[in-house]
Amino acid sequence: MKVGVIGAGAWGTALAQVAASGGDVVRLWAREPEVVDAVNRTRENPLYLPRIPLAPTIFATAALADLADCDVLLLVTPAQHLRSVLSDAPVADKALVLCCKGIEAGTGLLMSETTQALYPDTPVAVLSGPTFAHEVGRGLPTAVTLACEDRAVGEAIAARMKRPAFRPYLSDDVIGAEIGGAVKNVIAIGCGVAHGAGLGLNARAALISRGFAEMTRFGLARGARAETLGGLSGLGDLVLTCSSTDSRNFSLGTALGEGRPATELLANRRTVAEGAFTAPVLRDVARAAAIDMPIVEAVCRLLDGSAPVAEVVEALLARPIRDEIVR
Ligand SMILES: NC(=O)c1ccc[n+]([C@@H]2O[C@H](COP(=O)([O-])OP(=O)(O)OC[C@H]3O[C@@H](n4cnc5c(N)ncnc54)[C@H](O)[C@@H]3O)[C@@H](O)[C@H]2O)c1
Ligand SMILES: O=P(O)(O)OC[C@H](O)CO
Repeated sequence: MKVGVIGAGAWGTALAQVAASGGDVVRLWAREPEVVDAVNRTRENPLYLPRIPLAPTIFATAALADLADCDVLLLVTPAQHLRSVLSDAPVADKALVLCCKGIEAGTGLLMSETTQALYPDTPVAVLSGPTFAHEVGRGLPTAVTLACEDRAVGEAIAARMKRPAFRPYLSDDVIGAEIGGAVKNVIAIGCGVAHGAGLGLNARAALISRGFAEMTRFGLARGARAETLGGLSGLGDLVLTCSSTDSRNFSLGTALGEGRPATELLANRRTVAEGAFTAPVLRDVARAAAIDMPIVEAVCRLLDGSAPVAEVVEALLARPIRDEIVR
């Protein structure tokens, strides 16, 4: 029994380490030959997860076909590349665990929907939650949501992934788990902006709370359950990502808030800040469904450079007074 991990960025590498720490042999697909070489030769991924010693049972490869003998595949590419990588992956007879957080540009599909469009008969689970890769890689205590519509498949994957310091909680709300992970990245950019612009901690707390209201509104409209959005993959991840410069999304927002242009910040990035890609597609899907998401709209204006920080903040504060709870 082998676990296949597709994507050897920070999170794929950390999850490979989790799987290997339980005794599984792991095949780790990396896009970059230098990552394959470094993992196999030095037992480290210096490009994406430096200074974390990797288990000897993690074998990196540049060939997706080498994952054909795995019984579980963890998909850990950036969301916008999931479709192309998955199209080439040896998926037959395997359970798929989606670990990326985002909404597909062009289609507006969640990752499970993209996957089911490609492989309608394959069981799909979502693993999501407050999980900085460098902490998981170091074995620090972490809890996640493991969502799967098929209870037996979900239980089998959770049993396979659980470790003394890595604790999955089961759910059957796949869409809810995905929406939390996608929306929180956009709100984290907004919180970073508040940090970078020196707007204070009151503003950050307001953005987290009102951002959660937007996540809930969007999620409920798409059929997610409120308790999922209030769980690890929603509120839990929102709080983590909105509170730390360890977050790439929060850091991107911080630089925006300091006045640096998005084009400069996003050009030639090696690591992914998913919120920058999710924001415009989330805005468009929300608009089409008449779901009010003013913070998401504001983040989009900062990312596309159509308004400076001061104008966006003023517009948010000048919105008409309304009830706090509006479904
Ligand atoms: N890093 C974390 O702490 C963390 C935690 C939970 C979830 N995630 C999610 O996991 C996903 C992967 O993020 P990460 O942090 O591992 O990435 P990363 O930022 O560490 O690395 C970027 C990754 O993108 C890959 N990539 C770049 N261009 C590509 C292409 N054309 N096709 C396929 N892959 C390409 C690179 O090979 C690399 O694996 C994201 O959706 C992210 O939100 C990350
Ligand atoms: O660094 P970020 O902002 O991509 O966040 C990483 C994880 O999603 C936190 O759970």
